[in-house]
Amino acid sequence: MAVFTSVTLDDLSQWIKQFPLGKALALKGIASGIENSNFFLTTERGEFVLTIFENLGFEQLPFYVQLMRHLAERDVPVPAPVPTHAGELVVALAGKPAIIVSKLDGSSQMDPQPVHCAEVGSMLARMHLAGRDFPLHQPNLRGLAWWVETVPKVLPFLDADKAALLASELAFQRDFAAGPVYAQLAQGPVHADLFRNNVMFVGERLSGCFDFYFAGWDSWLFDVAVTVNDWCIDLDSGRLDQDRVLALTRAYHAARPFTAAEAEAWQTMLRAAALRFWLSRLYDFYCPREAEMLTPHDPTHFERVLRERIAVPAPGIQA
Ligand SMILES: Nc1ncnc2c1ncn2[C@@H]1O[C@H](COP(=O)(O)OP(=O)(O)OP(=O)(O)O)[C@@H](O)[C@H]1O
Ligand SMILES: N[C@@H](CCO)C(=O)O
Repeated sequence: MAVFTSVTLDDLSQWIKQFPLGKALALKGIASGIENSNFFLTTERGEFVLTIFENLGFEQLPFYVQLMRHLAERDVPVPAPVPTHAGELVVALAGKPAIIVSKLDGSSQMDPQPVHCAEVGSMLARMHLAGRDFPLHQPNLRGLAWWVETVPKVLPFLDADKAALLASELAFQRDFAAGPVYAQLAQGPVHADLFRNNVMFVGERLSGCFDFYFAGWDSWLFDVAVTVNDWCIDLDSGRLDQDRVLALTRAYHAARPFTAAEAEAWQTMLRAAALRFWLSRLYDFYCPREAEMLTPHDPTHFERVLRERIAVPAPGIQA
């Protein structure tokens, strides 16, 4: 359970007055997530989610929170941040930045079928298009620059075989990112963490997606690759399921057609997306933070995914 910062209903009684939400009636820590402290918050005005940010500073938050607001205003189903009476979206709680957002209906679909993948692909394309006029700019903080900085920190913990794979994949991705195909990829604000546990469904209808705290500017294709690497795989082997890949990428393409450069970069982007999460999981595993309770994600899962993407070409995407 990710509650790094303890907060009680009593602690909120004064604090909540700055929001137009009435009294806080109930507060319950949420038993998932590894980055932030999350709570379901019931007030006189309804159900909300309170997030206390453990690793992001006040200066970084406007990008995420304004992006959620921007997308919500354009009918992308994401949690809408609740402003205070003074119009602030981010305020201090227990000395850390905190935010209240609307609670989404539904629950995660942890056994997705092609129909769910199509919903995700379509929503992701609409999210990318809706982000085109978003005025704030922040790089993907878990992008290439972070990989370059972080790989040396985890290499000493790895056996020779894993270390060689990590180092060679980083070199491969650096080369690709410096080349002409990468330069042609469309960029914009991307979610960058659109896993099964960050999307809600009511039946087969996607009701919303959340957890924008890894969002940043990156290629749209990277976002598609991150999403496919979670939604369209067999979790035991890391292998792609062709029907789900096609459902997701065709639905995306129908809303925002892929370009020739994207079709060419596809296999490499799937590897980049696997590398990104193998590396962050290695980092969280070997360099953990203090927490009340913490369930680290398994790094070897994304090592398997990366080896699979290197060994077996994915179903292609067409421009
Ligand atoms: N707006 C929302 N509406 C409904 N439930 C939500 C909302 N935001 C978060 N949740 C619930 O809280 C849980 C944890 O949230 P979230 O995934 O954002 O946490 P995190 O610590 O940032 O996680 P992660 O490990 O994915 O980075 C989610 O799995 C979901 O059940
Ligand atoms: N989705 C990430 C966790 C951070 O949100 C992972 O599975 O490693």
